[in-house]
Amino acid sequence: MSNPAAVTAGRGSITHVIFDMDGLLLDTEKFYTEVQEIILARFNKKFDWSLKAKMMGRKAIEAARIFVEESGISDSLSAEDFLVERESMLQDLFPTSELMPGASRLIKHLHVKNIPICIATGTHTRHYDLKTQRHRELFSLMHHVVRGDDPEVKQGKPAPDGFLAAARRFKDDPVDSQKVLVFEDAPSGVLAAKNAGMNVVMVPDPRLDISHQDVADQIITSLVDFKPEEWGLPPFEDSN
Ligand SMILES: O=P(O)(O)OC[C@H](O)CO
Ligand SMILES: [Mg+2]
Repeated sequence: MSNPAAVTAGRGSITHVIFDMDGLLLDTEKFYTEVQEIILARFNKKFDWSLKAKMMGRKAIEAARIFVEESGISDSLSAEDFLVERESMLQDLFPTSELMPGASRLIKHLHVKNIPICIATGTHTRHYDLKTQRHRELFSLMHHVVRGDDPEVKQGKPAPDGFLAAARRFKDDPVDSQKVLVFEDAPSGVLAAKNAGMNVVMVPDPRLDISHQDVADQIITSLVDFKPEEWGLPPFEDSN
């Protein structure tokens, strides 16, 4: 599914690509879900996808505040204590992070074709290092990485800070936002990309409510389905 008018605005003119990381390149959103289900079960509550949709993509403390407030446990558990409680579980899970389908193929393809690529993620440096430790070679193909604890990222997604900082750091600065294509899985990330004036392809988890698909310029079910030539990027030369 796609928004034809918006797709046309960026089609044919993409020069730079910015990737989100969690849930888009790496299958790490499931770890946050698992840990948050465990914590809420302690309060006899269930973690659902409407709350998940509000948290995903955001900086840790911003997501934590949403979690304790929206689930009604803020009198018993502060956002800060929630982050401490989930940390040991996440530290065990993150090093096992696996790539999402199609991520490796797309990154390598754009790299070989000399399309400048980078990452803008809400995750902070320590977690980034844990999540990517099995994928260093692939992630080294990124021109740069902007993380949630970057000094230029004053506000997390849906604010545009991370994407604007990412665009500024390509060496052929200034980059025209309208020629940037962002890949995102999270509603907050899609909004952040649009707030930065960029084109955005959303690859949503199928459990996200369909209402979150209204903002993106294009929706695909997997990176495997992305067709670079629709955006003026070099086509894949294999037949997959
Ligand atoms: O989706 P990302 O890469 O911006 O990461 C954000 C959080 O770490 C997880 O939702
Ligand atoms: Mg994400």
